[in-house]
Amino acid sequence: MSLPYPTREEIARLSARMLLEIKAVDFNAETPFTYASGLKGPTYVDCRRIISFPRVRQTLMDFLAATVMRDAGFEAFDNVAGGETAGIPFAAMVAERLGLPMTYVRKKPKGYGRNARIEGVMTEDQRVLLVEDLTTDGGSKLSFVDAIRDTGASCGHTAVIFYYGIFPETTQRLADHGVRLHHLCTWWDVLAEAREQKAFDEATLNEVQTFLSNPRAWQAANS
Ligand SMILES: O=P(O)(O)OC[C@H]1O[C@H](OP(=O)(O)OP(=O)(O)O)[C@H](O)[C@@H]1O
Ligand SMILES: O=C(O)c1cc(=O)[nH]c(=O)[nH]1
Repeated sequence: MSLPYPTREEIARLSARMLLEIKAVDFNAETPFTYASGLKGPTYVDCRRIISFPRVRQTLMDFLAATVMRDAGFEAFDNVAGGETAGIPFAAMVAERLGLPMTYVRKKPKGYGRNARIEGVMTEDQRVLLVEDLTTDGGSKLSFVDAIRDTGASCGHTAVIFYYGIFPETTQRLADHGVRLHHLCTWWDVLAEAREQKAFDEATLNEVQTFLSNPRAWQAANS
C-alpha cells in the first residue's frame, strides 16, 4: 500500500524542519551573504548538504517528485535536466523517481571538445523538467532554460527544493519566460520553524524577518 501524498503545507513544514536539522540554514546579519545574482542578505541555505543525509535526501526527493506530478501532471515530461552544479544530483534522483532519462545543463559551454552546454541525450521532441536546488531571483533558471530550448526541446517547468519567496518579481520573471516554478518550501516556512524550535536567538530571527519582509530596504540599509 502506498501512502497518500502529504498536503502542500505539511511538505513545506517538514522540508523546513529537515533543512534546519541538517544545518543547511545559516543566518548572519553581521556579515551578509552574497548570492549568485549579486544581491546580498542575512540568509543562506546550503541545499548541497542534503545529498549527505540519506533519509532527508530520500524524503525531499519523494516530496519533489510528488509535487511535480501533482502540479504539472503525471505524464508531463520526457527528460529531467539538472542545472550545474547543485541541481545535478537532485535531477538524477527525480529522474529515477519519474522513470525518465536524465541530462544536465552547464552554466557555460565547455569551451573545448563538443563545446556543449547540454550533456546526455536530449532530443527536440522532448518536454524537459529543469531541476535545481533552489531559486533566489531566478536568473540562472532563465539561462538554463534557454540552453535547453536551444536544442529544440521544450522547457516550461522548473522544480526546486527551496524558493526564496521574497522577491515578488521572480515568479513573474519566470512566467514571462514561459516557465512555471514548483518548490517545497520558502524562507517563511523556515523562519516559522526556526522560531518554534528557537533555533537562533530572538534578535537574529527578528533581523531575518525584517529582511524577508522588505529585502530591498534591508539591502539599502546594510550596504
Ligand atoms: O539564479 P537563481 O535561479 O535565483 O538560483 C540561484 C542559483 O545560485 C546557486 O548556484 P551557484 O551559481 O552558486 O552555483 P552551484 O550550483 O555551482 O553551486 C544555486 O545553486 C542556484 O542554482
Ligand atoms: O542565490 C544564491 O546564490 C544562493 C542563495 C542561497 O541561500 N544559497 C545558495 O546556495 N545560493
